[in-house]
Amino acid sequence: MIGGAATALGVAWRAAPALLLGHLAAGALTGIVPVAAAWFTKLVLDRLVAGRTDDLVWPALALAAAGVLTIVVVQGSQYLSAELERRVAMLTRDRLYTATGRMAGLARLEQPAFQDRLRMAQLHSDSGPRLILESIVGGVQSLITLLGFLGSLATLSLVLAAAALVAAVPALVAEIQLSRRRATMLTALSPTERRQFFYADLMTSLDAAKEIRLLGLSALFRRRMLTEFAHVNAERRRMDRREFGVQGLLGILGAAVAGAGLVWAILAAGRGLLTVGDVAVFLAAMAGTQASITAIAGRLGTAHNALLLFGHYQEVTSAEPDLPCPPDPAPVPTLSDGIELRDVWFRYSEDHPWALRGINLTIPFGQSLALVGPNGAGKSTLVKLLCRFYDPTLGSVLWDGVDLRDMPVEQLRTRIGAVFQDFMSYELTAAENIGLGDVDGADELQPDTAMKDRVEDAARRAGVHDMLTGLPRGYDTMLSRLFHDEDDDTGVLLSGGQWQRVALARAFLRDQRDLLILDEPASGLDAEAEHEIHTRLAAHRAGRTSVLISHRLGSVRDADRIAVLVDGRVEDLGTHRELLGRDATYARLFRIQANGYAPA
Ligand SMILES: Nc1ncnc2c1ncn2[C@@H]1O[C@H](COP(=O)(O)OP(=O)(O)OP(=O)(O)O)[C@@H](O)[C@H]1O
Repeated sequence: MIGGAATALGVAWRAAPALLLGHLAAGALTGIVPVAAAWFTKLVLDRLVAGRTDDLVWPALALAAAGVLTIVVVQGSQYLSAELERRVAMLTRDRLYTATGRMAGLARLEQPAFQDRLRMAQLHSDSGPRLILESIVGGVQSLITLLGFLGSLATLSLVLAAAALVAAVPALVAEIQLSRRRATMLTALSPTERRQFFYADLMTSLDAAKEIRLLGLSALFRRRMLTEFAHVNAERRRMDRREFGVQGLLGILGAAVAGAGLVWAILAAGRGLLTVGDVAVFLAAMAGTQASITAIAGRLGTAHNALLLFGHYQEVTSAEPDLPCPPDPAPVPTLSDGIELRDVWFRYSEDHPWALRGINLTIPFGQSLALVGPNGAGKSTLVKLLCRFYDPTLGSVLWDGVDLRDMPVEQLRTRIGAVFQDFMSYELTAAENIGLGDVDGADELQPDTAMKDRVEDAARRAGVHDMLTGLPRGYDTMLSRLFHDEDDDTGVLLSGGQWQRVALARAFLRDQRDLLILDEPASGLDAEAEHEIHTRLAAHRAGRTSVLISHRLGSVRDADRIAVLVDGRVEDLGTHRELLGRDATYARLFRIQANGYAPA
């Protein structure tokens, strides 16, 4: 808890130290002014009643100045708070997304519990520090007011000052309990809220629009979303009712103490024990004490709740790397021997079945390996291990004899070019969609001529250059209709096959890499285009180390070696000719496909 508050203060200090100090000072000043105003009011009233009209000027002026000061400080404080919030949000977001960028593997991102934590971290990365800071500043302010008014009350009646203080204890305890329950509730509701957002997104998603309309799924998903929403609402309602009951009771207790004090003060003034000014101070002090105590309890509750939720952000940003790396990793050597999978076993988690079962396979330098086999055989899993998106559960993947686990993963990835089965279509321009294939670290895409030439060359090789130059703005056309520019041009949508060529061009941009991975690179292309692309790819792969996955066996026949994966094992390995001669899975699949093209 204290660590969380220290982190939030630390972030604010890093983001804007002067603003933080200014904000704290403004809070303290705002806390003093009401107490000072009450005492100036007492002076004015007592002197008026005593007929000391000559001594009225400076207390009256001080009273007026206190009013002006309050306005100035409150306004200034609001500005400081807003600016501080903006700067803190910039820093916390930067840290959060730097931390997610550090997660080099995929396993953690696939864990539902981590997704929930990430969602909470995203939701509360801005609001967490803001609420904690507001609570600290507001708490300091209320505490100063409280101490001032308690001191004032004590000068008039020690018993009442003590009663006001004791009446505050249940409020403080209750607020902390309530905030703990609220934070626990929000965390428990996170999976439900995630499902609710999932259904809501689905109903407005462009990708899902066709199926949802054709299959008439809108009503079903709306109902499911509302069911989740109703569950969230019911939990929140239960919490609100509990808060309403507890806070109502505590309010009544506070009002009873204040009422008793009021009766005492009026009776005491009637007996001449208090002056009119004393009564004014007493009334202000009683109201101020109550208000400050309520404010402190509320702030404590808010801070406690915000700290619990901010804990998710802290956990995400301070998480250990998901792929361990030795302290002094060996640099990734330029591939010269090849890559070897040595008795690799892999499952996605302990609850999942084995996806790879004892794979022994080498990809010699400069050779092409094709992976074929039925759906779910483990082909994509194998290439994900080559990119070190996961570490093998048992066994190892060796790059020129060095275990991938002993190398800096970012360096390894710069040596690999890939087109994945589920490649990305970025809502960016055509040039950017291809240029992303070779971005140097955190640099912006280079808009220079050399890069432009490379992008066009890659597009030419992927057979998409003519199509892209024919777009309304050529390579600068947005490949999206979700964003529009100043001229209200909404961009264009490409077909599936055209997107696949753009993805290929993106991979070609980094074709000087040591290893080229092509996972179903032409599955969305028409027959002619597929043939053309595979011919280009075959030429491109010649003499390079590459791994190609394809269900079209005609396109892998040129590979130096073909591995047939079945149920996570290498069932067979050889050239096209060798495998055909063995009359096993490969030959059977090849015949089925060939028969499909044979004249009737
Ligand atoms: N991220 C994941 N989490 C859990 N299981 C997974 C994940 N990805 C794949 N699997 C499982 O691992 C097994 C192998 O899947 P993989 O995608 O490697 O098969 P594949 O041979 O590439 O199949 P396809 O030809 O259909 O692309 C399958 O049983 C699949 O359900």
